[in-house]
Amino acid sequence: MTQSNSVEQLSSGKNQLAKHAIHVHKFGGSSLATTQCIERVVDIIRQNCQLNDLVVVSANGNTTDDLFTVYNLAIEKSDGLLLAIETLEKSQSALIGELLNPSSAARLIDVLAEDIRQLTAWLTEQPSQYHADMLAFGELWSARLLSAVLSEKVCPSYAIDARDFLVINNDKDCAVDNQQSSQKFQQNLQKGKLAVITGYITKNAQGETCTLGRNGSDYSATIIASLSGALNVTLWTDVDGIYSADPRIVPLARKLHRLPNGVAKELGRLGNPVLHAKTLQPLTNHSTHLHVASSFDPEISGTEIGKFGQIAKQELSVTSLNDLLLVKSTSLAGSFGEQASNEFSAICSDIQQGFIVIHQAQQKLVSQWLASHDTQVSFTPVSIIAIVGHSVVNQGNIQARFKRALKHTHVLHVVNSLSEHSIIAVLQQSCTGELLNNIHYDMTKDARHIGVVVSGLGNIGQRFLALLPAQLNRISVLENVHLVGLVTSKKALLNTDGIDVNQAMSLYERDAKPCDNTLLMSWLTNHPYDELIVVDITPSEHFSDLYNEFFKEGIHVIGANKWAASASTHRYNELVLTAAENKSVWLGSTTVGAGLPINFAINDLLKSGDKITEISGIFSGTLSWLFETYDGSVPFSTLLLNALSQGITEPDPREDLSGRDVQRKLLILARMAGFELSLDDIECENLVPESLQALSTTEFLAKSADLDNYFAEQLAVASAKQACIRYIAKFVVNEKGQLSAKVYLAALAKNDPFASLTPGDNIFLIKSHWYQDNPLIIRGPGAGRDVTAGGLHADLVTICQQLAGKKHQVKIKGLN
Ligand SMILES: Nc1ncnc2c1ncn2[C@@H]1O[C@H](COP(=O)(O)OP(=O)(O)O)[C@@H](O)[C@H]1O
Ligand SMILES: N[C@@H](CC(=O)OP(=O)(O)O)C(=O)O
Repeated sequence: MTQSNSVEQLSSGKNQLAKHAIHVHKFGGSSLATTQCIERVVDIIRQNCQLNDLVVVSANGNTTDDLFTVYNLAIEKSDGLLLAIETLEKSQSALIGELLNPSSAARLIDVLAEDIRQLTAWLTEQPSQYHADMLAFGELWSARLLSAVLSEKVCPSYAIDARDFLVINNDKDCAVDNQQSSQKFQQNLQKGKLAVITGYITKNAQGETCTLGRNGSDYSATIIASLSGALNVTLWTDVDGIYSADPRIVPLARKLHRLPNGVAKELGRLGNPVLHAKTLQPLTNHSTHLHVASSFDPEISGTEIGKFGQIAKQELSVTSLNDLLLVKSTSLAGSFGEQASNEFSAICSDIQQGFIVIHQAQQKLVSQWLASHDTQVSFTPVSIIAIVGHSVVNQGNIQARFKRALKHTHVLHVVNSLSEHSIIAVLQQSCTGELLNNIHYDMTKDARHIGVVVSGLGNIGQRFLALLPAQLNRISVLENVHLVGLVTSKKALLNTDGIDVNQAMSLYERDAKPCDNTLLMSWLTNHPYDELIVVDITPSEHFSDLYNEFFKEGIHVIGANKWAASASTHRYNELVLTAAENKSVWLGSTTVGAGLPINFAINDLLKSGDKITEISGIFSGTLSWLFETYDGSVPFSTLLLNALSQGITEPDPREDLSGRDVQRKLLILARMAGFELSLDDIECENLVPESLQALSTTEFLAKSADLDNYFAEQLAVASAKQACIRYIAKFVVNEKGQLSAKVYLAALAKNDPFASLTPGDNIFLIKSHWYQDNPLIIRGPGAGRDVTAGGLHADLVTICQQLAGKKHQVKIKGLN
């Protein structure tokens, strides 16, 4: 892309966010570690930024660690100092050389050389005086390089040294002097250019360089968001979100799609590296959205931090910190302990027992502070492991589970945090990876949030919803199932925070908004659940067209809808393949026989190695009712109109009489039994004479007496042979494995199993190698709201059981 094109793109609004408010994008060191990483970042900016957005950067890769190393070598007056500085310079100039054209590269390398001279001078003369100044080079180099690359490849850009505007009024608390900073910030902005701002560094009121602490660039990003009134902050890192534990140590960590503000704050406070302890502070009075995403996989939706409802509040995390100190003294009991805890932002404290837990690096300061009050202070090296989640302190079951999980660990104290969002166990030994894994497993093994979207709110849909509250209460595998969507062909009620199952229909009536498939798909593709299930209770072919999209997104489908399962062979195979590739589960046991366990029977036979050779039966409740009832005493059409008035037939009874529905059901069963065929392979006897086929429904109903002679004749011929007439479906496989299938009106002996059903019932007869002479028969009601809704619930339980064993794939650069 040429520069002018890119600028045009950025300013003309072709990129995704061009029309939106200011967005702050913070790229962490891991996202800027190598040439390739930086190129990826440039792409993200090209795709997502507008010119008035703000980019905040950390030092490239481990540059800050390297600067710390260099500093320590200087303090130790080590011989390795100059070599270490040279290595640092080389890695920076390599990035410059690889990313920029020769003239810009030469310019930046000159500036770098000047910085290195300055750095060397500081480190060889008085390193401790310039500690923060020298650490600042990491961010400075990074911002300079990225803005130069952007200027060359995307749009005009410039680097801002945050020390030129960001003033903190207290070195220890890093509280921002908003008035000064905001004014200076505006003065530093240049119109028509994309600003790349250094994270991590600031200055104090005396004009001295200060840092915001390790991982402090996140805090810089939210300060800058607050100064600029940005509505969005994205923290781009190397992991696609915040996980329930450090995914490098806990492979089963779960992604937290939505993290309530208070919980995020607590996680940052307790050492989560993705969130600096103060990151959320500047956003308290703003409606800014904070989002964590992976620069290695920008398409994957990450973690959103904000205000959420009940579902997000149920998530638990486990976090740990080593290298802490338990400070104990009698004077730390009572209000003095409280004061100490505030002064040193203690990890936790107990003012009854008189202790606080602090970082080891704080020992000297704490000793000095306590010296005037105490003679008897003890410092014990400790670590912590904590359960973090919304208001966990108030949840007795979580407290109890945590204590049970810790029963083999030597715990000194268990403390509730003041925020109430964490329970902290203080340990004498270090917290090992094994302990973290074990506790995480015990605390989160049942956590899997499953969203359910119900599409189709007709008779059966409403019955399904009516049964839902009781099902959720009594079936343990449905514990974390949440109703999150109610969809009809015109409107939808979609709520990521969940829809109260006890008032589902009235909430739908009140709050549903117009919705088309595009809108629905965009909501469904960004859902925040571990799993999402769409329950399709529509008769709509149009809705079934979305199945492939659902499967591509890993969404599961329970379909009562017959369209997809009886689609063309090509389409059906495509759906099965897409579902398999994306680990989507597709169940449709109610497409045939409603709640009858015909699908279970077929699956069980196949699973156990049997081969099905024939399936036949009466698959239509309507046709079952009509022919079980029709004895010639009243004309067939009278019976048909009677059935129509009772709702036994479709509004246009020709849909039943055409045999198409039965043909589709036979196709579905044959596919379930492992055969590849299409609808056209099934011969279908249409019971509607051609002369009535093209009429409107009203015309057809008016002329329905034209059907009477045909059925009277068929019945008379059958009766003469002591037989009866039934509309049956049948496929048979011959010895060569060839399948023949048809649906038709048959004359059956009166003792045939199909001849004496309760009107409306279905019957399925299966022959297999094991059920050769005495076939397996399943019969019972094959339609109706209760049995169909029940069958859909059976599918829901089956899916949730299957999903219970599914493992998550942590997306982290370097791990996978
Ligand atoms: N609970 C957690 N969720 C996500 N990532 C975590 C968690 N705990 C630790 N990490 C690790 O934190 C790293 C990101 O932190 P950091 O190195 O500071 O990123 P950046 O350089 O982008 O600022 C990830 O690589 C991840 O492995
Ligand atoms: N470079 C600093 C500041 C920072 O925030 O880095 P990162 O975004 O890579 O965590 C550090 O390493 O602490």
